[in-house]
Amino acid sequence: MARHFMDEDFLLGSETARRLYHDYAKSMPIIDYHCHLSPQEIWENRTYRNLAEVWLGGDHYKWRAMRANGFDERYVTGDADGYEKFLAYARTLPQAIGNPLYHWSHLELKRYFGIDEPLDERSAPSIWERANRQIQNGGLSARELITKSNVEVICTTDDPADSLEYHLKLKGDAQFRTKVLPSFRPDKALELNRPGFPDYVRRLEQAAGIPIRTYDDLLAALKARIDFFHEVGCRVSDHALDVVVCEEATDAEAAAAFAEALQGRRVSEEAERKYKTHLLIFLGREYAARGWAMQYHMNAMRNNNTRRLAELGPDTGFDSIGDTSIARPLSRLLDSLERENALPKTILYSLHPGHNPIVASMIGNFQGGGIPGKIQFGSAWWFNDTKEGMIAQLKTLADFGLLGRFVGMLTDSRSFLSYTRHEYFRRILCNLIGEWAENGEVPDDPEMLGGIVENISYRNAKAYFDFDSVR
Ligand SMILES: O=C(O)[C@@H](O)[C@H](O)[C@H](O)C(=O)CO
Repeated sequence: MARHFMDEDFLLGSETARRLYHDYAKSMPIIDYHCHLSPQEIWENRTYRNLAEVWLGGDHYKWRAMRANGFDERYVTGDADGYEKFLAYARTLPQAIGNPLYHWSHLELKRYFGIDEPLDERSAPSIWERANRQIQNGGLSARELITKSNVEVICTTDDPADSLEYHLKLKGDAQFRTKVLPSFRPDKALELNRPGFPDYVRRLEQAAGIPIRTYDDLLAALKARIDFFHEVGCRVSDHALDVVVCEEATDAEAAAAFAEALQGRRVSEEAERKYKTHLLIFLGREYAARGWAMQYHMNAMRNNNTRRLAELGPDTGFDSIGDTSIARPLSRLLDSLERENALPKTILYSLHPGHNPIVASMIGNFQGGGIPGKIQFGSAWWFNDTKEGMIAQLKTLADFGLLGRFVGMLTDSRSFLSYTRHEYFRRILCNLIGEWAENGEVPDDPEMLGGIVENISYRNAKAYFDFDSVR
């Protein structure tokens, strides 16, 4: 007989799995060490007029699905009203069975609105009315959603030139117990051939209060911003290495490339590789010196639809998986820092699922420093953040390394409702380990297995990122 749709034992196929989830994983707080939430919206405690605003306002995963279902852009990011957009999504969701959106969306309706029935065109009017009544009655502001989700730490994604104004305001707000910390994401300082690079340098110069005329000035400005971010509570950096490069460079070669780019001139591909390598090594050293973790997000192929990029800008659902090779340049890049004993704690993600064995085997080359799980194979990212993608990442990590030392899940989201992704991950994790126990592949030892589940859900991240050192 079919199970009830997404009941309390959803995804938990054995008694061991159910015990591991309900008795160990479920109650663990959330440490969301990579996301794209707005610190301003958290500070201002944003409220919403309706379900469309909180659900469809910035979620390019849902936008892609609606486009694939044939809806015109006005119903996605355009000027259709909230209900029209919600109805478009309600008509799309049934077509998305098997896609994580189907489970995420229904988990969000369950956990935040107490709505259990499947969303489709038939149930849309009633769900719209019930959810909005709750939104209007209060209790679902940005901070209330975070608190309701038992989130202990949020790491937003921030540019070195950002003022961190709202992180500073939140730092002083003793009423709000969740730590909202910046992450240092210097992509714009690395992408010297991107349009607008000289203007960006001017922005960075203003933020750092250091005139930037030379490459050395740039390094001084970035160092000053790293110090500032650290004071505000930053303990993790993040890089989008859409193409991983490593080409040894002298100081003079990096400086020459920077000088050219500062004048608005494109530099050669070789000069770009050298500049990026030199700067990434500088940054890695600075992160290591401060005990930060460093994240490399590799192989995204962004902004494929240039017409839509011109209309809507980046991060609007027109990215996909890249297939550039990473093994050799990544090995050389990490080794460049390791040679100086300056490799920081590092989390590696590749968007290409075929790279799972490469990443999971790579991390074993650079472990050490007395830090358990110093180098991590990051949680299944973006297009891999699916049930099968998460299982593949967990299994490959277990095949090649220490699953028990994994720092676990992150939302990587722009929506305050996305904390149910941690529940989704924890259910999948408990089901996998439960399956191993049921098959006799691991001892049916609730204390041991439960401890591993709690560690992956929370305790490993708490120890790894050391956010407790932030006051
Ligand atoms: O950090 C990234 O580069 C990606 O996570 C990117 O922001 C993407 O839009 C995303 O949010 C995937 O979940």
